[in-house]
Amino acid sequence: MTDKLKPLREQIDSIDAQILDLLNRRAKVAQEVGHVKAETMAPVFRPEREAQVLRGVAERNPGPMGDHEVQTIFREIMSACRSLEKRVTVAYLGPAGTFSEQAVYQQFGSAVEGLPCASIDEVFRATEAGTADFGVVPVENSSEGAINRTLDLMLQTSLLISGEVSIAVHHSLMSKTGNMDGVTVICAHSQALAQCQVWLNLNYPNIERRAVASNAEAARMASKDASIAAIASEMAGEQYQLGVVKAHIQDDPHNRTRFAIVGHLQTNPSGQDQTSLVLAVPNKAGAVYQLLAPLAKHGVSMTRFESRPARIGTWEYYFYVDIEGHVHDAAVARALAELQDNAAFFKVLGSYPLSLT
Ligand SMILES: C=C(O[C@@H]1C=C(C(=O)O)C=C[C@H]1O)C(=O)O
Repeated sequence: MTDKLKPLREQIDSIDAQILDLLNRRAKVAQEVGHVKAETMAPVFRPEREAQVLRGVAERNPGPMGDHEVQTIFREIMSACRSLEKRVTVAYLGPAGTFSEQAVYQQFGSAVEGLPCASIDEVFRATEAGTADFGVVPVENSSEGAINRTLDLMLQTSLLISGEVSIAVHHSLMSKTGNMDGVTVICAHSQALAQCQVWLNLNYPNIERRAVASNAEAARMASKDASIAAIASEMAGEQYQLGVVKAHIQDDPHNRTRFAIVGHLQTNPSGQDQTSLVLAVPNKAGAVYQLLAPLAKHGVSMTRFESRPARIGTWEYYFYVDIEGHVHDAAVARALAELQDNAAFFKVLGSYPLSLT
């Protein structure tokens, strides 16, 4: 057995030496890129370029490694290379251990400075003020719908969306002891309580449910008090050394949350992009139909249409619309120019690469 392993391990050692050499050669080139960018004050993080690199490695991947695994490794390689240019700071809805933090790492890799914030408002403020280079905010959940606070803040902010990330959201019920003995209250963010309500009604109909600022905060509270159980990610549970009472209790097994990356950056086309808009129309018959007609005319596909009541009385609703393509694509530019003519309110939230998942 050891005789057979020895030459194979020698092969791995020799390949590792080559990988290490190649990684450092790549890192040196990235450092040079950093110097060129510094001279021209160009942005360090280029989401369209990173998206192209990740799509490229998956397309060229001969296996046996899976495309997702190859992309995960290259995401980390780029993160490490980028951090030699500058370590990017990213604000997110904290504390550490939230799905928002997971979204930060999924987009930027682990060589990033996370800045946990107490609210979605603070994520926008920190990014607008330049305390963080980017912010990561939840946009919608597959079972609960839009995150209204994010949509409202998108309307006012000067920031642009430069990317999106989708995360599988699995909730677990956890406590200090790993069982429910003596537990009198279950704490979680209101969204998580809503996403687990059928399971909770069936299994713990008589235990009080309490909404708190975040699931991670619930986990922190449970770690201090045996009468509190928390619903949170297992990542948050591990951080606060909680025992799992029951894993994956969310009502929808395919539960996902989509996050937007916001910042000051105007992202260039990557070849597979999406554009987010906010629109409003005068309150008259057929206005929404007329508003969207230019999209069909120029062959631009709409992938999302969401409405929010306007709270200023001038128009009835704001429409949050996602379309395929980048504002620099000719067809998109023509459609938007016409669309803007018919709109009572028109704002481009950003064009950015389609997320990988
Ligand atoms: C090296 C660059 O800077 C960053 C790092 C990248 C990489 O390691 O491949 C790609 C894009 C940028 O976010 C670049 O812009 O090419």
